[in-house]
Amino acid sequence: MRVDVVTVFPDYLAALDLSLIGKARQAGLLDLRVHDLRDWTTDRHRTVDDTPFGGGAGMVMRPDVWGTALDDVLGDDGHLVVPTPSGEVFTQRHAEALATEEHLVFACGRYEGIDARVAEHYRASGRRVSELSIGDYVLNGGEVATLVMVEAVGRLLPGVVGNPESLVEESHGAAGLLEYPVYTKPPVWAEHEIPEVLLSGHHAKIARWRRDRALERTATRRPDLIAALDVAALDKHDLAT
Ligand SMILES: CN1CCCC[C@@H]1Cn1ccc2ccc(-c3n[nH]c(N)c3C#N)cc21
Repeated sequence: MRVDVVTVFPDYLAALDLSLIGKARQAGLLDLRVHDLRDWTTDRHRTVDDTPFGGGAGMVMRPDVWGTALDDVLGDDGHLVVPTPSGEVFTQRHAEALATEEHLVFACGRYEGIDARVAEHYRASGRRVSELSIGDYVLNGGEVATLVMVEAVGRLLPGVVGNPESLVEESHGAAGLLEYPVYTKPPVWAEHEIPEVLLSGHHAKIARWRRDRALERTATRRPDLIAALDVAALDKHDLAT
């Protein structure tokens, strides 16, 4: 997969040189390219913003600069992803869908956002365009959201995560449940013991205990997920363990 990120803060994406995503880049599993939007400006001040039509506070990012940049970067196959607080909330389902794409281009806005005609333009020209939000809170720009989405998508690519099996069991995974509690040595810490079943070696009982804790957690912390629960996947997953 090729991923392009266009931003006025290229250094913000340095974290993608680290850990699993960094290793995936070195292994050639992920071709990640970060671009400075200002490289597509033509004035001496490298201006990327202007005042909003209709008035109001702040500045809006210019469509001409973004259009020149995206025409270059999108190529023939790019799927344009625009992080925005007004987008669909990004979920594991979006990560799974984006992970099937060959080429993603993330447009990181700043100020009050990117001129709305930019997303409209590429949608109208037949491109896949996803306007996505990582949650119901306001950030200062799209870079943090891009870091989140690139990690969530990148880790699903074949060969990136050591044990692909582990992707199945995760929170928001196939069954749509939150993760069960996990424990490691020592068996007693600060007078806290480990649930006895985990020391039993009885795999079926351990699987059942884990599923019950995951259901309990989901019902308590994310009742909204219970309504969307894919019982078939849950049973299939449960029976597989
Ligand atoms: C604050 N400032 C005026 C109000 C509107 C937003 C603006 C800042 N801003 C500019 C570009 C941009 C892109 C994404 C996000 C963003 N915020 N929260 C999310 N979940 C986001 C995503 N994904 C914020 C952005």
